[in-house]
Amino acid sequence: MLDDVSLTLHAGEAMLLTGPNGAGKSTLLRVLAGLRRPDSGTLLWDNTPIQEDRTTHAARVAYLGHQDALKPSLSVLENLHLFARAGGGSIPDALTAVDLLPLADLPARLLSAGQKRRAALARVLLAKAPLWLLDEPSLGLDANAIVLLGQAIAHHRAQGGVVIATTHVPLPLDDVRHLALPGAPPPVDRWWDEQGDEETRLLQTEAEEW
Ligand SMILES: Nc1ncnc2c1ncn2[C@@H]1O[C@H](COP(=O)(O)OP(=O)(O)OP(=O)(O)O)[C@@H](O)[C@H]1O
Repeated sequence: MLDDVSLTLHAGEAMLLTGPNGAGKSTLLRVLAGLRRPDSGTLLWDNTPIQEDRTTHAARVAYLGHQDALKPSLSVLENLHLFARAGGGSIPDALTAVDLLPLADLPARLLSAGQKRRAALARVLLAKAPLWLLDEPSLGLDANAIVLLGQAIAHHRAQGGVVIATTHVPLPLDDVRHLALPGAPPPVDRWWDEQGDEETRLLQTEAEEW
């Protein structure tokens, strides 16, 4: 299902994974996150296989899956507290970055789909992890939130962070590399240049077994 994939990214770089449904984008992302063991091949971080220290790798990754994985009975704020890490970012800053601060005290079950996605992105931001692995991060986001997403990614990259994201739609990213998995259409062109470029960020982690 997913063979002969090879990629290298350096600090500050971003890559979009494109391809048709079932091409293996999410699978690749989960392998990169250390959530799934590859059948063959090696994933290196600074020339060291991640399998040698999966705990360390987990700490350097902020993974956004398809599921927003919020606890429905907890408020947005409480959900973020659950994911706060030592050395992580500020919760108010993360919520502000996705324009969710006014809803901080609302139970997550009452959020709209796009608001849930924003909350999940706030968790990504909060992690302050160098490697962001984002599976269709724009899913459910409105135009303003997609601009915020682009700003967050740009800010992260400016600080030396790396971003790998799957997508079926154009994302507002400058100087981004593309990896089209087999059967994929050509990479989409950027169409977002004229949008604003205020500052922001994002992030989340999803705990799973190999
Ligand atoms: N645990 C598994 N066992 C067997 N097949 C699997 C497993 N997980 C995923 N697959 C299959 O692997 C293929 C790739 O799935 P994946 O979710 O990575 O695709 P994708 O490119 O992200 O698709 P989409 O664009 O729909 O999100 C699919 O055909 C899927 O059914």
